[in-house]
Amino acid sequence: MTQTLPDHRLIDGRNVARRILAECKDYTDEQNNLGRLVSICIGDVPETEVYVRNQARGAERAGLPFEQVNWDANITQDEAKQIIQQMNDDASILGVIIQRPAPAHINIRSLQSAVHPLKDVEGMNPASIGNIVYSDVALAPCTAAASVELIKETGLNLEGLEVVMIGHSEIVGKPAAMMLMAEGATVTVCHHLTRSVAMHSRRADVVVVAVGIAGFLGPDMIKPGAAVIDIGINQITDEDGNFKIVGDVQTQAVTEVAGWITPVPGGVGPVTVAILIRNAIVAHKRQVAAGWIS
Ligand SMILES: NC(=O)C1=CN([C@@H]2O[C@H](COP(=O)(O)OP(=O)(O)OC[C@H]3O[C@@H](n4cnc5c(N)ncnc54)[C@H](OP(=O)(O)O)[C@@H]3O)[C@@H](O)[C@H]2O)C=CC1
Ligand SMILES: Nc1nc(=O)c2c([nH]1)NC[C@@H]1CN(c3ccc(C(=O)N[C@@H](CCC(=O)O)C(=O)O)cc3)C=[N+]21
Repeated sequence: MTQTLPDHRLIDGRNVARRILAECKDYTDEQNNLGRLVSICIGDVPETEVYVRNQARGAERAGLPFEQVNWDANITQDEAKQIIQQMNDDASILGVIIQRPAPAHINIRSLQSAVHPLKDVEGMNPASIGNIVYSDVALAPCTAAASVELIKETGLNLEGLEVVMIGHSEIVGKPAAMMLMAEGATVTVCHHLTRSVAMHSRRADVVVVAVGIAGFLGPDMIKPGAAVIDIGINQITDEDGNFKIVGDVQTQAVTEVAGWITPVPGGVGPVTVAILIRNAIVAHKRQVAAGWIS
């Protein structure tokens, strides 16, 4: 009988998530009367479904009360802002996350700014995101923090590491680049105007990809032995007509060249969820320290 050995090049995000959620559970076990994490979706956005479903599961595993809130796509900016302000004042609510994307008439940046920094579990309020510049990364955007966590999982020393970040969105690429700098890495950021992404990515020790294009990163774009962190979550239809989630990396081909790689699913996604829950715990500690709750 042949035995299938695990592929040690694959970084198991589910395992990392389990560890983080277990730490959160140790904390929640010691608390009584924890407020709930409120997760808001505006309109019907298929991209956020998996995320919110996994948030509910993660919260349950960590012993954190959770509430999913769906706002009608026609909600006005004023109404949305008012509800957020009420949530800021509601002691039974520990933290708030607003899913992206939102309908075109909603100014999502303004809404994220309305979430009080002490309840901003996603770290997307400009005050929270600004702290990253000061290397204060305790409440950072979840996916960016997940990428750093997964690079650490390889055992590579981040100090002096050459990291190429492909994608510079405000929610992923930019905060990830800042956080990697805070860890001592040398960071190059590529985007759609970069003349040759491959020229940069080929000399990196670690390539982090968040562009939202299935199969974007191929095996000829990395240095042999490099670590590849695949942030992309793209829904495609496979040969049998079934929906399937794939990343931005040609996982099978790149695994033959890489030293480490995060799979999709089972890589960055579960860790993003776990960090959101950990951020809620950080928010709780800060609210206690600020005298908001006891
Ligand atoms: N795993 C997780 O937890 C999460 C996953 N995601 C996934 O990550 C991916 C990216 O998300 P997000 O950052 O929000 O997406 P955005 O669309 O906001 O950003 C994509 C980035 O990729 C850049 N880009 C686009 N085309 C190219 C190209 N040909 N070469 C180089 N750079 C390019 C864009 O540059 P420019 O701005 O210059 O056009 C932009 O900076 C998506 O698949 C999303 O679903 C997102 C959040 C969380
Ligand atoms: N404000 C905001 N912040 C976000 O971080 C954000 C967002 N809006 N909008 C949508 C995207 C997408 N996203 C995902 C996170 C985890 C999984 C996830 O858990 N994925 C599992 C899927 C497993 C399964 O299929 O159940 C995995 O990759 O293994 C998916 C998608 C966060 N996003």
